[in-house]
Amino acid sequence: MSSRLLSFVGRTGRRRLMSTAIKLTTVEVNDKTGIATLTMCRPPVNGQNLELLLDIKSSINEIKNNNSRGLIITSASPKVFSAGLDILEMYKPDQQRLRAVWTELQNVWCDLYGISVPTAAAINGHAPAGGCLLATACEYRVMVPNCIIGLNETQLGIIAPKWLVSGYLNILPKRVAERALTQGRLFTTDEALQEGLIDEIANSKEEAVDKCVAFIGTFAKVNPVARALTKQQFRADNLRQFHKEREQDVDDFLSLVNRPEVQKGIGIYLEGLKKKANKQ
Ligand SMILES: CCCCCCCCCC/C=C\CC(=O)SCCNC(=O)CCNC(=O)[C@H](O)C(C)(C)COP(=O)(O)OP(=O)(O)OC[C@H]1O[C@@H](n2cnc3c(N)ncnc32)[C@H](O)[C@@H]1OP(=O)(O)O
Repeated sequence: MSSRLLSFVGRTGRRRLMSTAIKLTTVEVNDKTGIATLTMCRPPVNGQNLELLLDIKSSINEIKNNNSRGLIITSASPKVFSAGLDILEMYKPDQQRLRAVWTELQNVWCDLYGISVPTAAAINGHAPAGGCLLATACEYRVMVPNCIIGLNETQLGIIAPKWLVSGYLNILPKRVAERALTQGRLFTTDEALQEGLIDEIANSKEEAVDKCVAFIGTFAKVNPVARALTKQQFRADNLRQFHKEREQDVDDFLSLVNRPEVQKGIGIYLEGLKKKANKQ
């Protein structure tokens, strides 16, 4: 939950500031299907800052505890599923907050990757880097046309840690994953379908959600405990390895981000994003 200062003019004519709690995710459970939809709502691009990550984590936990039959993750933004980590969190960072951001990204990944109910991503827009991470943590992906998805870290001069790559490796053949990662390739929707990074294309967000519901429906007659244990068997090695390395991974992330040349690179990258946005 993030708090925002609202400004309003009170009865005395003085401007007052009021702090309100704003949730950056919503969870809606469909009464008929029992499936929960987790929607990220941090305009304009669902940049994963600390507050969004905390809200995603708490929404996943809410879904874990409310007996939902499945989880669909999607975005309230019309063009972007998630642009990945909020780069502003990494630029001239406050060290404690930066540590918390990376820890919460880890938490979100392992909670989503490890949840026992069926999961699907309705990718209703672009999904680079941390956006792709969320989608690949799920069991099924449906994406709208003319968007991009992938782990582009090497294009930014950085490497994605093993746990971040493991979702990719669950889905793509090793050869394709290695080439895509070393190139920092962003796949178009059509390319992603061709390579198997996504499972289906849908013409709208609504259709994408419907297709995710249909996927989750395929488990209706499967014993949920047997299903969950089978999923766990497939994912346990990656999670075990992640838990062994997670503290070291935070230290590595911090020391990488704090390097002067990386800070310089992030500054240039941010400038480029802003220039591109201003041209549009
Ligand atoms: C960068 C170096 C990091 C070094 C750290 C080491 C980390 C190691 C492990 C890495 C793990 C995870 C990495 C990440 O997730 S890093 C984030 C990578 N994300 C991207 O590169 C995506 C960048 N964004 C885009 O390509 C496009 O925005 C888009 C998603 C394709 C959408 O395009 P659009 O045309 O619809 O929107 P656009 O006009 O570009 O953007 C609108 C405004 O949003 C701002 N913005 C976009 N992305 C981010 C972001 N990730 N963080 C913060 N802000 C972002 C953009 O600047 C515009 O802002 P404004 O309107 O000008 O104020």
